Amino acid sequence: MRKKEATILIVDDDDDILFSARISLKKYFSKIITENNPQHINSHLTKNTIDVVLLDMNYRIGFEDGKEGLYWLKNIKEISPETTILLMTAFGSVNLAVNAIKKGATDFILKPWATEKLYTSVSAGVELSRSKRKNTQLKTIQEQQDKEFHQKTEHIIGNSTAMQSAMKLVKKVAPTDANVLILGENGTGKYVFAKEIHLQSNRKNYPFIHVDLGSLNENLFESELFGYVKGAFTDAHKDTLGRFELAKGGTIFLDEIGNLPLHLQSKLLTVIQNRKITRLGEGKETEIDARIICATNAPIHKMVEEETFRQDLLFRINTIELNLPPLRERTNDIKLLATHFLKKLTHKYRKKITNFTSDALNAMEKYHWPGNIREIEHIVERAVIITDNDAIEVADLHFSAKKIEVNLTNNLNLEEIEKTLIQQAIQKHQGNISKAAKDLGITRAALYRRLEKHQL
Ligand SMILES: Nc1ncnc2c1ncn2[C@@H]1O[C@H](COP(=O)(O)OP(=O)(O)OP(=O)(O)O)[C@@H](O)[C@H]1O
Repeated sequence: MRKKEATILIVDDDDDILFSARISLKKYFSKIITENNPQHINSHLTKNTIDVVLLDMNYRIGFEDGKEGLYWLKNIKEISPETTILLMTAFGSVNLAVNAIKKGATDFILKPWATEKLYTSVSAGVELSRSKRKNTQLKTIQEQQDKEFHQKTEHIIGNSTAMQSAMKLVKKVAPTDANVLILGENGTGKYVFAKEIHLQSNRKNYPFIHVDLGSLNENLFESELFGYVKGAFTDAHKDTLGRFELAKGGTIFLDEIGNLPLHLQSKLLTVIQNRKITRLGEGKETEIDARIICATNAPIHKMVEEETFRQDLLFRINTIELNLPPLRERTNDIKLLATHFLKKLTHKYRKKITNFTSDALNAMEKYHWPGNIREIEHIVERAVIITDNDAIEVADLHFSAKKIEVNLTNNLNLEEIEKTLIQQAIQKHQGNISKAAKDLGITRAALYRRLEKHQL
């Protein structure tokens, strides 16, 4: 029989009892710790993830009312609420058992025990502590993501035709389980829309789990997405659920999918096709019950043509495609968004700013917003903080990127046009020389030569 990966702590002042419990349990569980001094319990709890504590009720001769046991029971519950506590005593009484269970013990074992009964109780205790841990892990992640979401937005703002049709599409797709791919530049609201689809779906009472695929390297990819069992690798100190399992019943949002290297794309494809995952270090497969929403700011269709993104994976994830246009293509929304953020941020910073001047609004409508909605929020935030006026003026708006336009009617100087185009390409790709060179249709070396020539 394979030993169960679990840590059991046995606390009793009688060394014979400790010895006999260790012998009974060590063939079933991977780690048994015995302790004859209850004062050392806390140190064991902080050094190990203990699944079950077998706790004696009485420690000092002449004190056999179980009070010490109850004291330590309370102490363990406080330090490690997910640990299952099984009380043992040779002086078992129904009253004491009831009292201990009321205070959080799971079961009561009378000494001397039958090995089988001991094994059954400890084994059930291990399962119980695992499921408690799983719930705590899930709750923590969910609370953190909900907090992030509330910090991010209250609701979706936008009157433009593009936003209205995006919202209509969300309404239609949300109740289905169809996979959705959200495309859009940085800061266009891909996360906000993914969450909105979840909130309008029948899965809304279950978790919404966000995964930034762009930040996962090869090793983390499997452990984060599929989870692992204790001992699967050096740092695997306890069983940990992967994001797919955490999203059970709900939605998993795979962000930045365009950044996934080809070999990891294949792994993801297998999982999406089979709808099963295998935790690292575990033999058996687990079914996935999560709706999949993906997003990227990468030109995914072009990447398929260039064979840097698998076409079969794209077909799996883009049953429905939602395109979020950049802010510069829906200028109608600029004023609305700016006013929305102004209201939110004046409240946050307790300032009395009522509006934007018409020049400030015009400047915002003319600006090309490379960072989209996130940028508008940052610019308004900065303006709210620095201004001393009642209305935000152009001077308070700190636009980070200047739009460079090639004006062919006024300027037919080839050198100047080349310089401007290079500046534009570099700006578009936020300083990424390889991407800028590719866009301009020249090699990196050729671009560097031109940068030198134009002293850029
Ligand atoms: N329609 C909207 N109404 C109000 N706020 C929005 C809207 N869309 C986005 N935002 C806000 O803009 C910011 C950026 O949105 P979000 O994180 O969803 O963008 P993204 O496309 O996922 O960005 P990235 O690609 O950089 O991850 C957030 O603070 C979000 O709350």
